[in-house]
Amino acid sequence: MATMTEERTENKTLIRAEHVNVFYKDFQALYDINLDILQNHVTALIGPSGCGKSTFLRTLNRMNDQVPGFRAEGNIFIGGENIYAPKTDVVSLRKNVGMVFQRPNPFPMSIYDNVAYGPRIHGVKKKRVLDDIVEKCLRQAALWDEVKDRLHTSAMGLSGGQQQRLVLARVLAVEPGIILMDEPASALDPISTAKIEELILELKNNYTIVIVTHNMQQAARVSGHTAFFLNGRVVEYAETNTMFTNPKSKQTEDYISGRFG
Ligand SMILES: Nc1ncnc2c1ncn2[C@@H]1O[C@H](COP(=O)(O)OP(=O)(O)OP(=O)(O)O)[C@@H](O)[C@H]1O
Repeated sequence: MATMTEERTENKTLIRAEHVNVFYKDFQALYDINLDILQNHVTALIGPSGCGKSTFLRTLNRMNDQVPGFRAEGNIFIGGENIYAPKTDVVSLRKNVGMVFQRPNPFPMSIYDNVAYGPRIHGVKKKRVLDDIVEKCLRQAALWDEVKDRLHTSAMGLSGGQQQRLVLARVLAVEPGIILMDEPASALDPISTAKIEELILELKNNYTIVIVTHNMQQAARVSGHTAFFLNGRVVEYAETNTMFTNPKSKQTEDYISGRFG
């Protein structure tokens, strides 16, 4: 499983989806998805509502396992390990593959405790060590200066944009190699959105990021590669610049130029 300590290698595949089909009971949500996602890279998933972007994202840390009727076929390899193999430890998978959702979901506890939550679960007890983790992660999430004087107040008192950065700090605190983001800025104002985008660009030096977005400009600003999903299939997967300037498929062109979706 990939960790932050692995050497950075340009254009190395970290996540490989092979012939992935996903079903919710009788409904097939994904058809034969084959994607290689690069390490230390931002990959955007775009496409109209209901085309399967979130479903695919959630297969990458098995978030859909608990959904009644969910079934996945095919293989997803992360760092060479098949995450759907019976021996996979789902808890350690989710530690390595963190997730940020559309709506900020801080826990109803202090700012400090939100960030310390994961490390505590994984056995870190010493206050000094926790203090260091909390500061480091809040700094990485560009939130430290705004909250350093009120670490022990409720996270629920933060603005939406601050809450989303806190959630990111909470994810970073367990040292994932991969961060999945499902429309992380769509509930935020433009300034908070810009902060999240800046963070994504900084974080890609040390993390592999997969982001679902409805915002074409956002995909263009933050991602190196983009996959265009339509009706449960990947229609096109290419370098973002290439896809946005010279899409191969007419369907991609229609979508990115706003003709549908
Ligand atoms: N828990 C579920 N049970 C049954 N069907 C589901 C479930 N989750 C998603 N689906 C269906 O799977 C298809 C893909 O949904 P998904 O949420 O992955 O699409 P999406 O591209 O992320 O959409 P959006 O952009 O609106 O979030 C849709 O038809 C949706 O109705």
